[in-house]
Amino acid sequence: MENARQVEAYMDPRSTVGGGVEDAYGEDRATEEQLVTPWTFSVASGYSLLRDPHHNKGLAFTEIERDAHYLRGLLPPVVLTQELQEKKLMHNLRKYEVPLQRYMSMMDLQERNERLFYKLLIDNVEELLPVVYTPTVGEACQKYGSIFRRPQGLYISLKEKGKILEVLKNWPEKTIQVIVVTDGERILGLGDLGCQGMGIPVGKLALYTALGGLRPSACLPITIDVGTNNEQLLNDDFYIGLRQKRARGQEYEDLLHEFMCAVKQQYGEKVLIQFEDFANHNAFDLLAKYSKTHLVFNDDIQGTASVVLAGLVAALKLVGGTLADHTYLFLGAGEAGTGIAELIALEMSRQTGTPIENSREKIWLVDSKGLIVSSRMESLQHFKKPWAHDHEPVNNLLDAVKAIKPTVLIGTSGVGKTFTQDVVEAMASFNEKPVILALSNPTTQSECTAEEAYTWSKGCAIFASGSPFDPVEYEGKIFVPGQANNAYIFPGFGLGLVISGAIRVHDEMLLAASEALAQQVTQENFDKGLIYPPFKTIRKISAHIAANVAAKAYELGLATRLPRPDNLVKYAESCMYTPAYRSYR
Ligand SMILES: NC(=O)C1=CN([C@@H]2O[C@H](COP(=O)(O)OP(=O)(O)OC[C@H]3O[C@@H](n4cnc5c(N)ncnc54)[C@H](OP(=O)(O)O)[C@@H]3O)[C@@H](O)[C@H]2O)C=CC1
Ligand SMILES: CC(=O)C(=O)O
Ligand SMILES: [Mg+2]
Repeated sequence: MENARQVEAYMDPRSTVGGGVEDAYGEDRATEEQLVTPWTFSVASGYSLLRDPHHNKGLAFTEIERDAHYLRGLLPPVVLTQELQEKKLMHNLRKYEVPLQRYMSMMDLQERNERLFYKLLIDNVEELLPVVYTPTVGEACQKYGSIFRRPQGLYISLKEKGKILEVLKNWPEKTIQVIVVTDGERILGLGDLGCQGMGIPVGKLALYTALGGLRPSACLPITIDVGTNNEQLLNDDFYIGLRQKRARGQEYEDLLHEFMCAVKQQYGEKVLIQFEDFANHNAFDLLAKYSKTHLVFNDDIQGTASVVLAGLVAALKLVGGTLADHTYLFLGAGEAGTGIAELIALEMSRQTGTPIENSREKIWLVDSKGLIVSSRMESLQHFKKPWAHDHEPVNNLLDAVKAIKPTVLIGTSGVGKTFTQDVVEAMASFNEKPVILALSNPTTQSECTAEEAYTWSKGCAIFASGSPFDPVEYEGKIFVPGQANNAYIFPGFGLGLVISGAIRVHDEMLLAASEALAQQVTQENFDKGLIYPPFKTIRKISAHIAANVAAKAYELGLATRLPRPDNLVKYAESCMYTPAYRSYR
C-alpha cells in the first residue's frame, strides 16, 4: 500500500508510458525516479562477450569457444572465417553510395568487433582510408552531433576543470602509449567544429593502429571542449559540446596545463601526446611550451613537414637538382605552411652547410594579406616573421607566382580552388615540370583538383594532394596523383618513439622519418610520376620510419628502452599489432 502510494507520487503526470514497479515482467523493480546501480560482470562471456568489441568475433567463434564461453544459442549455427566476414562486410560497404554511410558503418564495426574493423582497414587501406579519414571524416565531424551513437574517446570540457585526473581514470585502459588531442578549433580546412572535432582524434588513432601497428588499447582519443565560436553549431539542437563561446587566455591555458600535468601523472613520461587541429594561435605556443617537459608532437606542423619534405626529396629524382636549387612558394602561412618551410630550410642547411637564414631566402609564403615581405614585419605573427624577405608588396597569388617564379608551389591555405587556371599555367610557363602540391583537406578545400593540375599544366605537373584524387586521363595518358598527407608519417613516427621509449621529440627525428619515407619510393613509382609510395605498403613503410626514428632517438640519447635492438626494422615489425583473431581457452 505504502509502495503504491510512493509509485503514484513518483509518476510523471505527463508521461504516457508506464513501467517501473508495475512492470509485468518484474524486470525493473525501481521506479524511474529511484536510484539504481549500473552493475555488470567484469569478465566477458556469453551475451556480454558478443557485445565486447575487443573480444567479439561474431560468427567466427569456433564450436569449442561457443561451448566454453556460454555462446550456444546466442549465435546461428554457421561458423565463418575472419576472411569470409571481411568479404561480406566489404561487399556490404561497397553497396553504400553515400560516403557518410560507409563511415558510420565502419564506426559501427569498430564498436562491435575491433579486430575485424582493423583487418578490413589494413587489408583494404587504399579503399577505406578515404572513409575513416579525409575526406569523409570531415563531413562526419560537421554532422557528428546528428550521427553520434556512442562516445569513442574522452571529452574534457571546462566543466571538468580541477577534475581532469579523475576523468582520465574513468578511461577503462590503463596502459596508454599515444594520445591524440584536439580542441576542435581548426578541423581540417573546415574551421571551428568545437567538440565535434572528436572524429579527428578517433580517425587518427585508427590509423595509428592500422598503419603503424600501435595496439588499439594503447590509444586514447581526447577532445578538449572550451566552447566554440561556430554560430551554426551553437544554434544546432544536436550539438554535443558546451554551448558557449571559446574560452581564451588564462582560462584556456589553465585547462590545458591541468590536462598536460594530469596526463603525465596518469600515464608517465613516455606517453606521446599528439596535438591535432588546434588553431595556430594556440598550436605553436603549446608545442613550444610542452616540448620541454613532455613527449609532444604537433602533426599539422611537424608531421606535415616531414611528409612534404619526403615528397620533395623524391620529386628531385623527377625534376632534377638539389633542394637548394629550387624556389618554393606557399599559399598559406600557418601551421602546415611554416612548419614545412622550416623543415625544408633545415634540411637545405644540413645539405649545404649554410646558415638556416640563407636557406630561408629560397622559400616564400603568401597569407590572406599577400606575399610575406619585410615591410609587413611589425604586424606579422611570430611564426611568419622568419619568412619576411625583402620584396615589394604583392597582394595576390598569381602576381606572387609571376614575381617569385617558384619551381615548387605548395597549398596550405585551407581554401579550395585557389590554384586557378592562371596560376597553374603560369607555373607551367617557366617550369618544365612544375611541382604542385595542393595539401588542404578535405577534398572541397583542395587548392585544385588532380584533373585541373594535369590539364592546365598540359600534363607537365608533378602533383600530389592532401586528400586523394582518382587517376586522370589526359591526352591518352594516365596520370596517378600521390597523396601528400601526414598519415604517411605519424603512425610510423609514433611507433618509433614508443619502441625506443623516447622521452622527447627532436627535429632530427622528423628528418629521419622523412628520409625513411623518401627511400621507400621505388623506380616503378617514379615511372608513374609518383613521389610517394602507394598506401598499400604502408605497414612496411611505417616499420622503416619507426626504425629510423628510433635509431635517431638512441643516437641523441633520448631513448630509454635499453639495450637498443640490433635490427630496428625487424624489431619494429615484431611490435606491430595484427588484427587476426586470437583463440580463447
Ligand atoms: N595534407 C596534410 O597532411 C595536411 C594538410 N593540412 C591542411 O592545410 C590547411 C591549413 O592548415 P593549417 O596550416 O593548420 O591552418 P592555419 O590556419 O594555421 O593556416 C592557414 C593559412 O592560410 C592562409 N589563408 C587563409 N585563406 C587564405 C587565402 N584566401 N589566400 C591566402 N592565404 C590564405 C592564412 O592566412 P592568415 O594567416 O593571413 O589568416 C594562414 O596563413 C588545412 O586545410 C589542413 O587541412 C594541414 C595539415 C596536414
Ligand atoms: C591531415 C591533417 O592533419 C589535416 O588536414 O589537418
Ligand atoms: Mg590535422
